[in-house]
Amino acid sequence: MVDNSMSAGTNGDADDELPAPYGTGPKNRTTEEQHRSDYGYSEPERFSDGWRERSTSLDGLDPSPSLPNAPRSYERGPVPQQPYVPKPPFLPGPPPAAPERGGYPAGGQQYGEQSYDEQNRYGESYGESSSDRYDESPFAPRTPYQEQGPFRPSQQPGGQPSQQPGQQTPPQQQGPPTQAQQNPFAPSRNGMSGPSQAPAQPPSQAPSPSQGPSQPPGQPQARPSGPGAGGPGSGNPGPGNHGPGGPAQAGPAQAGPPRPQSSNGLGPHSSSSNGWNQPPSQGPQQPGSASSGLSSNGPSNNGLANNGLSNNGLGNHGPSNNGLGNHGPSNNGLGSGSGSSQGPSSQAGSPAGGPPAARPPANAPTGWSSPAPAAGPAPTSSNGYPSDPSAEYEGYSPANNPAAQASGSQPLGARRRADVQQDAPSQVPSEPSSSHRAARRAQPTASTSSESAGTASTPSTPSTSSTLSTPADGGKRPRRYRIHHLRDMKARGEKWAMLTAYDQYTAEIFDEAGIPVLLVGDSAANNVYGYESTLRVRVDELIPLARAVAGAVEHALVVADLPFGSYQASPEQAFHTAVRFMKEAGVHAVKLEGGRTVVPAVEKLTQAGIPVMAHIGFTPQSEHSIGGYRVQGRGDQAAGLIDDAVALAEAGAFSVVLEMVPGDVAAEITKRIPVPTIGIGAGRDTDAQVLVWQDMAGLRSGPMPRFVKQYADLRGILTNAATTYAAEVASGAFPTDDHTF
Ligand SMILES: Nc1nc(=O)c2c([nH]1)NC[C@@H]1CN(c3ccc(C(=O)N[C@@H](CCC(=O)O)C(=O)O)cc3)CN21
Ligand SMILES: CC(C)C(=O)C(=O)O
Ligand SMILES: [Mg+2]
Repeated sequence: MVDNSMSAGTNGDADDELPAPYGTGPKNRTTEEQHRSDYGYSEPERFSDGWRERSTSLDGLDPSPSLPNAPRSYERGPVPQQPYVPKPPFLPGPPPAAPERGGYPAGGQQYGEQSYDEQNRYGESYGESSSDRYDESPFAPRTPYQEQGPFRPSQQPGGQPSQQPGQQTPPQQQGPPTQAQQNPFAPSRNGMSGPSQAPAQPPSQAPSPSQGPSQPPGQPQARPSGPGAGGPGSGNPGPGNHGPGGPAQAGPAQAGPPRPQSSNGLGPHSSSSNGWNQPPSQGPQQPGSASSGLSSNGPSNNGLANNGLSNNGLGNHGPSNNGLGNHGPSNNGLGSGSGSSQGPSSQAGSPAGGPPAARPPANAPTGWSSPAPAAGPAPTSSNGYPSDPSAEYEGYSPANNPAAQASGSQPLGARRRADVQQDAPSQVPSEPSSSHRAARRAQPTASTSSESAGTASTPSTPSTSSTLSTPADGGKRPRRYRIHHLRDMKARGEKWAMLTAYDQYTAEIFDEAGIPVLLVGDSAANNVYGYESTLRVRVDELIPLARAVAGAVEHALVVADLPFGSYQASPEQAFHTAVRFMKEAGVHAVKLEGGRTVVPAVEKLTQAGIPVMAHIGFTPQSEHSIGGYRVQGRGDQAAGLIDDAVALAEAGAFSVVLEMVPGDVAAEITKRIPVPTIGIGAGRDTDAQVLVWQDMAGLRSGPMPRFVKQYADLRGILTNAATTYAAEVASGAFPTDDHTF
């Protein structure tokens, strides 16, 4: 009953919900008790024993990464370390409760800041610890060190610069006006993608079996890790892994080995992927290439017209990808190659594939380097929430805060729609699921891609997949995924996939593809802003992204990561930050890292009606205290990790992310807690899987963590598109009369 989260017990079908009300209200949100009962740890006994025999008792150190010295056993007791004093629900923190008033402004402090002292301010002082270990920072700017973090840009040639963070959206140019008619971007395009079908395949399949194997030797093979990673990974195992993976990867996935549930796509997970990029360099070579066809191209290929869209990449990519030329379906990425393709693709990894030339190396993918600090420093306060406690922890806040503005005025979603409408030609054909959305998309996107594509006709990229493909959920998705749907899926043994999303279009695409949960991760730090570490991203930088994602989806449950320093100080600080994400961005839930130490915060949020996704195992925000990017929960740490998971579930977390946790430990946790476990490098037995989308789709270059599987080669596609476009402009092949008014 009450607990809306669990929503009325129904099964969640799409329509099981009531119209949504008027507002808000924490409608009887969950109460702790309920949670507990709901979660029904029916089998109490289970908890007792430790991981494989061991009992929960403490013996030693605390496995919890986030809690280095905490006592290892949870025993349901309050968490040590934080001075959290249980208080009546909804009351502000220990401190004087200020008037809550809707706004937090004044109250800023109220939320407990006080509680933290200066010392704590910056959250747990993870000490200096590793300061030095750069090597371990995957995102670090690639310096001379060879090592590249997994996420570092690879040096390889291939990498084109391609997208910088902001880029995605860029293209607006298209003449807005004109298009209208034909509406270039109109749905069709989307749909256009003729390739559609191909795409349809959700990732998983795509890869043809072959591939795996196929990978040519030289190829990058999966994970680059070895090498690159090295740096970071260093400690890690890195290397090893892949090996197999490489190959396996793709191919494998589908191929023969039935990985368990394909559904997640992950299935195969490990293996393969990784490596892809790495070798980008090779990319060029297109082994498999065939597919692509691109090659051909020269300018000619432009073919744009065709757009091929198709390509997703993987497989072909190389030139081919460009797709254009081929367009057709052929490539569709994955599929295309399907079989064969992959092989190539992988390598392809390298972007370019095709036109080598193009790829200038550069690449550093994204701005890894130092991103502008700025990134918009939105001043914290600005958000209108002056006193925002989180501000203190986040450091500066410069002045202007764009974000604030944005957020401020318009209601979520409103802005975008309005814009769209304006620009958007009325005619956008409707799409099945979201017409208005289609309209929106048509426009902008279109332009974007279209351009490259050249012809009006098809803009490839965009919608491709979406439209065509069958949603991962087979079309049965609920109108809106709620946390109870996730629990129901766990109960039914249905695995699901989560992806990160940081912008409108990807959010739309993933939503249409049937991804039930989208995470606006703090990984935006290295995947959007170009920081070398997730520690750098601020609340004011993440909120605008979260707003874009939340406003773009119709079905997905949108979760936002609470950035480092924005919740560790106290439950009140966590509450304040979470509320900002919900009010200013419209997300449906928040995620925070940590084990038992954050139990008080989880309880606080849950009691306030804010769904919380927990995250344990390797927690990037604790990178320095953990000592690098490494697997957590091995050996003696397993028991503590299990205790963390149990404690978090009991505190009300609606799901728990398990990052880089041994597969058997993740399987155990999955059995022990009633809420869904979402793995990333945690094996195939978790209830769900999550990947950073740029890793999954091959947008970024550089070594990848072992747990990544690449399902497309967007980097190669964009590289080819940009290269071809530039070549045509240079040669005069574009624009033609068709593009002239
Ligand atoms: N693009 C991207 N993908 C991610 O998965 C990701 C981000 N960014 N940013 C935030 C965190 C950081 N994550 C990371 C970063 C590096 C490794 C890594 O270096 N893994 C190595 C070593 C593993 C080990 O020590 O066993 C690997 O080979 O997997 C893993 C996860 C996961 N998250
Ligand atoms: C990797 C996922 C779980 C995450 O936390 C992020 O993307 O920030
Ligand atoms: Mg994160």
